[in-house]
Amino acid sequence: MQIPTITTNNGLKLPAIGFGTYQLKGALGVNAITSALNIGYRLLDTAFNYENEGTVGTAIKRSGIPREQIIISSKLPGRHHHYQEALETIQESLYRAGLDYYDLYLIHWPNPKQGLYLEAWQALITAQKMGLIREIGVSNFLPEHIDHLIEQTGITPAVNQIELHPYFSERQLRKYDQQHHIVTWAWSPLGRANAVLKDPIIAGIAQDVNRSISQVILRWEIQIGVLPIPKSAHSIRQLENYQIFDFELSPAQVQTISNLDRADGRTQNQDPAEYEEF
Ligand SMILES: NC(=O)C1=CN([C@@H]2O[C@H](COP(=O)(O)OP(=O)(O)OC[C@H]3O[C@@H](n4cnc5c(N)ncnc54)[C@H](OP(=O)(O)O)[C@@H]3O)[C@@H](O)[C@H]2O)C=CC1
Ligand SMILES: O=C(O)C(=O)[C@@H](O)[C@H](O)C(=O)CO
Repeated sequence: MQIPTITTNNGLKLPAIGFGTYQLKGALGVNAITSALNIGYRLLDTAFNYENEGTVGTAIKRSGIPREQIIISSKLPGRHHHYQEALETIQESLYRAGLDYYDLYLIHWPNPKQGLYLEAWQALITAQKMGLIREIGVSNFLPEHIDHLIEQTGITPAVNQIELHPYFSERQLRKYDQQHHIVTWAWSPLGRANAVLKDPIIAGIAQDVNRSISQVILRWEIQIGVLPIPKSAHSIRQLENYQIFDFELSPAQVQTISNLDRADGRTQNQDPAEYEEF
């Protein structure tokens, strides 16, 4: 199946859907990620804090797919935002995965109270110049955080990976990202399998288009212009989540799902203005 691509502000082509790897570790994790690659996923999302960069690197090697055909993204944890520590952490991330470079490296959380994300960004800029990472981005950043990075360095993140699903659709932040040519990625795009997977309104649409609820949710994300990175340990669900490019939702169906947005819709109450992760 031909998957559409999205091009970043620096010219990197990303497949329109990626594969999340949080909690996929060890031999079972290698099998799950290899399965996703065999199905066709060519964008893998990991993080230093997931403690599975080695699992990701092993799955890539086992798959036999040429490295340059896969986009691999990892993330810098909050406890290593200091410049020198950040550079060492990126190198450690590469050693763990057995890779020479990451296609993307993101600051995982801004941690505004800690107040070191600009220093972390300067380290990412250096790592990019060193050829350790092709593009640099952020995760869980609010407009004020991104404005600060741009004002201080003149460099705009390629992507902003944020929580996004029908109960939390982040209209304002998406608009900001779009205005700044930043690609929005949706984390927990299936709400981490919470009540959204049983939502009666989405179930009705799924019945109308003869697809599963998960497929309708992921398709809605594609149509509102974001790049979802669903995780599944199971091949059958990986395939289901990937098969969303041969049908379309009507504008009215898209709007109906967008209307499910709620103020308390976050999966885990992690507001980046307050929440800090190390
Ligand atoms: N930047 C950040 O701060 C964050 C980034 N992430 C990234 O986003 C990725 C995806 O988010 P995640 O939190 O994992 O949650 P998802 O929204 O991707 O949901 C994953 C859950 O949904 C289940 N599932 C997957 N597909 C289906 C399906 N078709 N039908 C029914 N159930 C299904 C999975 O179960 P099973 O595995 O058993 O199939 C799992 O329990 C992460 O893996 C990680 O890479 C996530 C959180 C925060
Ligand atoms: O998974 C991630 O990328 C995170 O940042 C975590 O906060 C994750 O959302 C989590 O559930 C930690 O308990």
